[in-house]
Amino acid sequence: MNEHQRSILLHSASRFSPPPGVKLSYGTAGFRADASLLESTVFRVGILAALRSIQTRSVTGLMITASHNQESDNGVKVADPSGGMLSQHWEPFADALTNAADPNTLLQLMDDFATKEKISLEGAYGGEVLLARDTRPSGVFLAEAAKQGITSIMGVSATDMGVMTTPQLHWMVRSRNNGMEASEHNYYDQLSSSFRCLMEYIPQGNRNNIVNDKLIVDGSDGVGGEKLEILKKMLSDLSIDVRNRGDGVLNEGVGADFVQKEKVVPRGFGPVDVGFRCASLDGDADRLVYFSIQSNSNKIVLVDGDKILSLFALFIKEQLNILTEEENGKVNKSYQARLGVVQTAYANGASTHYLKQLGLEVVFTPTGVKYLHEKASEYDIGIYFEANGHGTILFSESFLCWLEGKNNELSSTSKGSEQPKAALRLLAVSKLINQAVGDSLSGLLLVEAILKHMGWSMLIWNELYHDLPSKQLKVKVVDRTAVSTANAETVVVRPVGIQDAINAETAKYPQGRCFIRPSGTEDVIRVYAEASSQEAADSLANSVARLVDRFLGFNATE
Ligand SMILES: CC(=O)N[C@H]1[C@@H](OP(=O)(O)O)O[C@H](CO)[C@@H](O)[C@@H]1O
Ligand SMILES: [Mg+2]
Repeated sequence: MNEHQRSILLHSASRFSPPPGVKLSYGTAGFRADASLLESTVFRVGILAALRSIQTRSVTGLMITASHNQESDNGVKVADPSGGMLSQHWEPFADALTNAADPNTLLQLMDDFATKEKISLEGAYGGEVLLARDTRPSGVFLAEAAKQGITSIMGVSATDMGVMTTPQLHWMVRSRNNGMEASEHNYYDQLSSSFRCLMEYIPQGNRNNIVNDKLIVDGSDGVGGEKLEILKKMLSDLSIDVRNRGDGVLNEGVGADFVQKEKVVPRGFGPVDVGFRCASLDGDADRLVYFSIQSNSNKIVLVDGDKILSLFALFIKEQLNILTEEENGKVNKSYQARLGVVQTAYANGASTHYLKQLGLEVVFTPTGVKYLHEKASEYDIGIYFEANGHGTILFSESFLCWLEGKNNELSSTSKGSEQPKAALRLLAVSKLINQAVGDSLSGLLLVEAILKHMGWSMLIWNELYHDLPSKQLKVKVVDRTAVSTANAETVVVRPVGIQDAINAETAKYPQGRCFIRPSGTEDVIRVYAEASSQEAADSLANSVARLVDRFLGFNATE
């Protein structure tokens, strides 16, 4: 890098020193920590996002959020030009950059990386980074640090989008790089118009048969609630009551993570809401779960990411079947769309069984949306969801191109029949559902549209299959990196012996399934168990947690 660039960087980096003794790692969700520890990290991630913009000659994104974590935490992650997560081969550089002890080490790292990755630091290319944050108060000073980092790279500008949901920022990055308009208004416009299109093609018989049709949404006291308020004004076919819009403490007793893990009624909901369809977003609105409240109790019936996935898969398959149905007595063989479903080991076994029964191809990846997203993108239509409610549907360019053509052809030859409607519905889904990342707002609109299309209440939806009882536990160990896994995290390969012990324990339980893995976001080993009754699932999880403690705990004996 030239002297001018060097002096700019040395000057700005000297104002953001990393806190001593803190080592951070770019995990599945970027960097996360107590907000007070993050200023220098966010500054440096600003530099990284700028370098990525220069290298790819595209717009990149920087999001400041700690999602469902407590309000005092914060975090930072980068959106790649595709709108997806930062390319995995940049993660080690992110780690090295944030942990560099002083400005000179930082510059050396940048020099080495820029040479290796052929990134020009001469300011010739005008890069741009879109910057956004969630509603955490600490986001304000962290966004300043990010701007300083971005603009300390010559030729790169920071465009502050203000408070956004994580998926909105990813959507904007993707849209900008596709040469489309990418304002917040454009986002709402795309979602609401594609939703209206789906409503227009609802089968006649199902139009008015849902009673009590109000949806109540828990906004987790984060950014999602206020954004949904704006969106809902653009929709006439939906009655939505948004609660927890930001008056209470973010994520405290509210939100998708709380509802999914605790399975109890979130704050702001009560007995008067029994019988209504309810949904919960997480703090940065990239997760969505549905639930209903059981009468006379604070328990909920959870409709999780697996069931949202199943609803989407069923609908997409139905539309594809219509499109490829017999035409004039012969099967339409013009295009065999590859439809794939991607899950993780946390998917309830009953959901996997259901999806396979539908004849769908189901594949597994390790935990973390970057893995699911990557796998889903290999299909013409790839649907992925984590059980916790993060997921989306990806459409390949070639399939969309075929669909456009088919739509044009059908609109002249088969007017009024179901086939052109199926093509239009699929095109609308591809515009409604966020192609960059899982998005609770677009996911919610698609769930609502499909329920209306099917003429289903939430009760009917929930009956698609019955979840197997499951239990999740976390165990603190001396060193969680001592555990390594294979086969999409379903088998432990290290430490030797523990998998045999888990197998022996699991075999004692009818329909038993159990796995352990090191968390990518917390310093724990997670245990997941499933069995034919809740008692059995609890007992299996507890036994395996004891095994983890015996092999890896603070008093490990083996
Ligand atoms: C069991 C579970 O819910 N794990 C979550 C959690 O990852 P862990 O690696 O399990 O800590 O946070 C990730 C990021 O939000 C999310 O992708 C993942 O599903
Ligand atoms: Mg989130």
